[in-house]
Amino acid sequence: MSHTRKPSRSLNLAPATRASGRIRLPGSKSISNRALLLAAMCSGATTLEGLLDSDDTRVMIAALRQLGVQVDEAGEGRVRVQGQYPFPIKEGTLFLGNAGTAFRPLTAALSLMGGRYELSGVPRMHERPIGDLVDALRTLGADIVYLGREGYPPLRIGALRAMEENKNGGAPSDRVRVRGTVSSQFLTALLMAAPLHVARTGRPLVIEVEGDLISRPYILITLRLMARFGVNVACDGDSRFVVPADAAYRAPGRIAVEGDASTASYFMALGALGGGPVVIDGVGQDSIQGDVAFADVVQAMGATVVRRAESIEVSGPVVARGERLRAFDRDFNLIPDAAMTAAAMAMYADGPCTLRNIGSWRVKETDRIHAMHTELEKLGARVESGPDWLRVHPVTADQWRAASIATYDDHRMAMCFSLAAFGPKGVTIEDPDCVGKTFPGYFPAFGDMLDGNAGARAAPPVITIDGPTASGKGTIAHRVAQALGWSVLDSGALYRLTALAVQQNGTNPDDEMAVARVAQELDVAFQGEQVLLEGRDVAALIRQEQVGNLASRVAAYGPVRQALLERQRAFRMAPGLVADGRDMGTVVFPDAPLKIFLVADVRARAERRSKQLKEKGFSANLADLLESMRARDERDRTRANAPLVAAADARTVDSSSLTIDETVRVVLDLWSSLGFQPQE
Ligand SMILES: O=C(O)C1=C[C@@H](OP(=O)(O)O)[C@@H](O)[C@H](O)C1
Ligand SMILES: C=C(OP(=O)(O)O)C(=O)O
Repeated sequence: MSHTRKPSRSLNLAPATRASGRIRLPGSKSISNRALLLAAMCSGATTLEGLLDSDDTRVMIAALRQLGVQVDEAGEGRVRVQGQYPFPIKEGTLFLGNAGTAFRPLTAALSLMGGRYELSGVPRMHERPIGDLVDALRTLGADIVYLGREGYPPLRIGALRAMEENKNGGAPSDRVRVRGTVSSQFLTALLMAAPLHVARTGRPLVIEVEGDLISRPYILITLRLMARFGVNVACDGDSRFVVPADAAYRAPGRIAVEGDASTASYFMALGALGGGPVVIDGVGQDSIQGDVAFADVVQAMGATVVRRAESIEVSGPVVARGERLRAFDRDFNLIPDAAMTAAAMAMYADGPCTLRNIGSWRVKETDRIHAMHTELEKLGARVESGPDWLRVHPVTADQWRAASIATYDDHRMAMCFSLAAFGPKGVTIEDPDCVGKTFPGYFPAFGDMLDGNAGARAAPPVITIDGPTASGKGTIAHRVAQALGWSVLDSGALYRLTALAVQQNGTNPDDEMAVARVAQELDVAFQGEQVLLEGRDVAALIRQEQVGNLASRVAAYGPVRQALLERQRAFRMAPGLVADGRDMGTVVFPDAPLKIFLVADVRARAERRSKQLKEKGFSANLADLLESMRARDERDRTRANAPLVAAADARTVDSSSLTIDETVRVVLDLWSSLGFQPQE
């Protein structure tokens, strides 16, 4: 393992619309590292199943091996630890990366076991406080020296002082106080190492917590696991713990590690933002991890959550279509890790979201309040923050900015900001490999969930242009397609062709099923400017006003729309398609990365149509056109089946006072702002 990880590449995530699927979570980091250390400190062998394989567990395993503990990996998360207390190797220099769950508990265990060690980590680990734990351990006779800044790693651990040398008058301390306000890991570390102390004293050890204990559910994980290894701690609320005089770890034989509940939060968010259902296997209502409570957060935000013993299923709105989550104002002290996921989800809420009591964020992998604040702003969010709180204002469709997100070597920053893919611009994640701290396979797993989007990325891109009659859709679509070298679908032509065929073969236009059959059997081909119906060019004929009016009538028939749906989708071909019509963005290509809703006022449109008809040699009366256009607008807007509406994620472009060139430019600029690479 290298001690300094060089920031890798960056990862571009295209805009995503829907997420669904199933994930088996990697093992819990908190449980894995506790179980490894407890298994190492007991007598006998323990088989751990479902152990997390990530940077944080790698540093723990490497350290234990360095200390002479036998750790055998059988693959697929199965690890056998041959417990050995005290550890056979009494000297060493251990590198513990940025793993709080390795650094703090190993500091306690090694300083109460006897031996001389140096413990260090990545530069950020040397900025994460450990003074409260060191103070507590010193009262128990530990010899710990700061090698750098007072109160922070790196540390030198010296030989444990003999009991009679103890500061408090010779007697070994039976009582220790530890501050709980900076990190619960200090208390966890003391609790796990306590049996080493009572083995020396032969008397119970009382641990008292000073100040309000933060991140309390992690203490529960510690106590539950200690109990599995045969040590039952009596507690008095969360301020006083008594480790019995006979406390000694015994190998439980086998421990199944649950999936990681903090990792589950990203997938809960996916279900809540991308429709779902997302089924998360590995944690459920039987979990011992506090972060499962994130299910309550997504539920309060409007998601539907199904809780099972060992799985959670989340469905929710589709935010890419403009649907919103409910805003929150919450205390996140109990779930500081999953809380970051809520901060990212806040971008899609219906009001400002406030996260309170998250002061511990300042001393984690990075200053997470600062990092979240800075990076959310890059995406266009308005953010406020204070010493222990953060407020995120939702990002409206027009505020979103394409951004490259710095991740500060913080796995959770990278995972949280992947959720920005549900915005209209996509997002770039810098140094995505930092997710290796807890979930090296995060991004492939994330990508697998994006059904619609994965499909959209694999399929050629589509720009949809919907809007009322004569808004210039056809012309703009052709010009945009030409500029991009793409093909074009004039979906209106299919309805006009249906109408023309109905007219020509005498089908009753009021008989929906008969008209649908005509649509289904339509023998059409588009060749350049030519539109061939049964081999005859009818391009001019289908532009006639009566054909248009009949087209509008038959287009309101559900069975007709259904008959033409797959025919329209078949036009999606590489390198791309510009599709114009009325329901291209809402029904036919809902996953299109760019949806335009092209409007113009009715007079401008009537004038354009009159000019168009005259150029083609047809007579045209402006007043009549205006009237029929108004009637048609009304019909289109109010019809029961596929009424003319803009997709929630469409961009409205008003062309009333724009030239054709200007309108084309607007569309092309919107396309290039999405940052898509040209397809092969
Ligand atoms: O004990 C644990 O496993 C953890 C405790 C929490 O830290 P704090 O107690 O420092 O908040 C949490 O953020 C961390 O990821 C894991
Ligand atoms: C705070 C975290 O890690 P650590 O275990 O290093 O404290 C975390 O995973 O979010």
